Amino acid sequence: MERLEKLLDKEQFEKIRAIDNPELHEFLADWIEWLEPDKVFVCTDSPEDEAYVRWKALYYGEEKLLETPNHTVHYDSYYDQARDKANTKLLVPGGKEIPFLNTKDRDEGLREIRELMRGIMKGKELFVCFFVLGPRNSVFTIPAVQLTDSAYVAHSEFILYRKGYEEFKRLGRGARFFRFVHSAGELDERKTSKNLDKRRIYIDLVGETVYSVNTQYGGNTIGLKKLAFRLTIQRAVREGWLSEHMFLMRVNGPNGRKTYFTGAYPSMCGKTSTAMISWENIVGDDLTFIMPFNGVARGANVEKGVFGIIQGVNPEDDPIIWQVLHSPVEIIFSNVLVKDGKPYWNEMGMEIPEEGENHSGKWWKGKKDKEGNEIPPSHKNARFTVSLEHFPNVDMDALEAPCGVEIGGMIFGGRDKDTWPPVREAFDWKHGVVTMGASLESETTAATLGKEGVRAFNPMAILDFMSVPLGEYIENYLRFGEKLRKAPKIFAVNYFLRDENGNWLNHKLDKAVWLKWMELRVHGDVDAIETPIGYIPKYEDLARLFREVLNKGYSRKDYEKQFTVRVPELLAKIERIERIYREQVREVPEELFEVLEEEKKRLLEARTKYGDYISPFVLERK
Ligand SMILES: Nc1nc2c(ncn2[C@@H]2O[C@H](COP(=O)(O)OP(=O)(O)OP(=O)(O)O)[C@@H](O)[C@H]2O)c(=O)[nH]1
Ligand SMILES: O=C([O-])CC(=O)C(=O)O
Ligand SMILES: [Mn+2]
Repeated sequence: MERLEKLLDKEQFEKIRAIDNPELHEFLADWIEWLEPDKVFVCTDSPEDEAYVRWKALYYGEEKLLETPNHTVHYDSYYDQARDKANTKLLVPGGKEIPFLNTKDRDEGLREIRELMRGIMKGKELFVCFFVLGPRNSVFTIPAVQLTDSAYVAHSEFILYRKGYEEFKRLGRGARFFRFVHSAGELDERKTSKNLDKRRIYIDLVGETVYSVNTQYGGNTIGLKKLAFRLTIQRAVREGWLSEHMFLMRVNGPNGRKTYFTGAYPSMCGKTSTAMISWENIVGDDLTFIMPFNGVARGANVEKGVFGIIQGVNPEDDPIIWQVLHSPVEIIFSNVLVKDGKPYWNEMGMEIPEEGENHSGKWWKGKKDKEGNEIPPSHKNARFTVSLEHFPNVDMDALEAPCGVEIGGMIFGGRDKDTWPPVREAFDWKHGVVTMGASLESETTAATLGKEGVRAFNPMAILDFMSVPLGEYIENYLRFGEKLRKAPKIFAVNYFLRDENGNWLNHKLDKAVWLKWMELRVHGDVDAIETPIGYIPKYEDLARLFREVLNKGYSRKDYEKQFTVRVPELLAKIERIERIYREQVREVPEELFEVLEEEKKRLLEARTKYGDYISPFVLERK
């Protein structure tokens, strides 16, 4: 406290003194001394402190006002537009190599990051913020403290997370809290991070602390989002619950029935656009905690806001997001095109100006970057940041429920052009965990730096964030199901099937029909067709739902094309997955191989009887 008293002015010091936690005090004193900010501001839960951060984001030029009240725009450096996987490392003692995880020796990593951060906040203001993951005052709650010299990062966190200063006061010495230390580093004239060659995101799993430096992009910097996620996965596996890259939503069944679903799809693969379907209700769009209570799986949103992809948001497909983005509620637009104070983005379904300002600076149509690529109006990974409370379709009770909501179904999906059908149901928990979750593959997207469109192994859509050996993670999943009296049904979806010419086989809104079908299946209200890879919908049920939900026809031909069981592709996939688990992952539960083997056998038998490509109508008659 003596050190802190010297480092802080009286008002800020009093705010810290009100929290009785010596561990926190020491952490703050150490880092404030080390970072050497000119000024420190401590945020309590008061609206004034939040407003101060908002104002500072404008004052320091990290955000600019747009025409609509409460709207601002923020830019990240042209080369800092997505998550940097290569420079995101897990610090583990001895630098133990773990397959599929990017690890580094803990001592070495801590030394490197401390060196990079020494005195890095000279001339800058440091914001000390307190938040919680999960609903406040609940079994899910995890407190966290964020240190950052970016008012944009702090501002984003006020929109995305529940405030935690009072929670820290309440918990006092009992708080088991996460720590995040971030610096955007030196900024250029556009107020974007300059030293990208020294961009580092280091996750200290032992100290439950994450360091992030020389970057501003949200996925690299917002402590409570993907940085905390690595820490919560570790806690969940140790304690026997699930921390997942999943949306959480309510699907409305017949006669007012409410059924909650989670969905795990990799980044940029449809979580937000699914959870936002206007006649259903959103609880969360990215991160979900799931705990077993009395034999029932219950889920809660880790966050309270959306850091969503803006490309493709248009009034027809996403009427609610569109409406919110055009209302005067607090929103940060990032990496979009701005002209005369108005934001524009790719594929917004209307004409876009031919010049303005965007993530590349002054922009005009046809402008090329240093590599000779034409720069689109907005970046593919441009995003909007907004609180869920502003969405007319939010399920507020579920969002704040201290014990979460009962989960009826869990969905897995990814970008797969030729293998999985649009929707199917697992035979049971184990079958779903292994053949749908643990077998997930998806094409890479612009949410991470690097090449797009490459099919990649991505179990549970979580591989980028994995922080424990994969075998342990899957083992925890399998055991989780055994703790439940009534396990959620597991489903797999594929929104991204293409025909021979590369055209999509489904419209963006077809997913609304798959959801209604899954809701009925959770309650046993419709029959299904048994196939070697699980249950698929009957044509008549889908045709009725297409009419009811979308007021659209659905032809037998389309159904047959979409739901044909593609045996060669499915077998090739099992081969790939089995090889990965046998040759690359260590200590895989034996059940995984058994379940894959059984699936392979069913496919081979079916092929003998019906051939390579099996029509759902054939399977229905059998
Ligand atoms: N073809 C096709 N594209 C879709 C569909 N649903 C979503 N997309 C596209 O997927 C992209 C983004 O999906 P989101 O829902 O924002 O992604 P997310 O899973 O929430 O991703 P993160 O926020 O990165 O974790 C957008 O470019 C959408 O246009 C679909 O049904 N069909
Ligand atoms: O974390 C981010 O940068 C945004 C996101 O949801 C993801 O990439 O999955
Ligand atoms: Mn995500």
